[in-house]
Amino acid sequence: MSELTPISFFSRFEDDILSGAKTITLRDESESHFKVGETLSVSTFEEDRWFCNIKVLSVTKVAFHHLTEDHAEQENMSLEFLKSLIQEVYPGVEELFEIKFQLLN
Ligand SMILES: CC(=O)Nc1ccn([C@H]2C[C@H](O)[C@@H](CO)O2)c(=O)n1
Repeated sequence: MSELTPISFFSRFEDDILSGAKTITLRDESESHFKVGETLSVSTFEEDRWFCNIKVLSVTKVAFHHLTEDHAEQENMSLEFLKSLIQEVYPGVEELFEIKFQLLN
């Protein structure tokens, strides 16, 4: 049996992912290796607790200064909050990767 590729999310986003409210994540280059069609095993960052699998729909490069309300809507947060969150998680990083995903189970 093949192992699924792992990805983690902060546990505060678990409910949004499971409800389908959050359908993208923005990551830095170190997490840009995911392939379209690949199934990812999703765990919480804090506890490494599995909570769902997701399928990668697209991986698209996006500059921090090109983030829009459309990205924020798909993250289920305001653009202002999204930008401050990214600056907190990835200080000084301009090149981001939008990973669009579909909840599987
Ligand atoms: C280890 C690590 O970096 N984990 C991350 C990074 C990002 N996210 C979320 C936060 C925002 O919703 C988007 C944009 O960065 O992705 C995360 O849950 N865990």
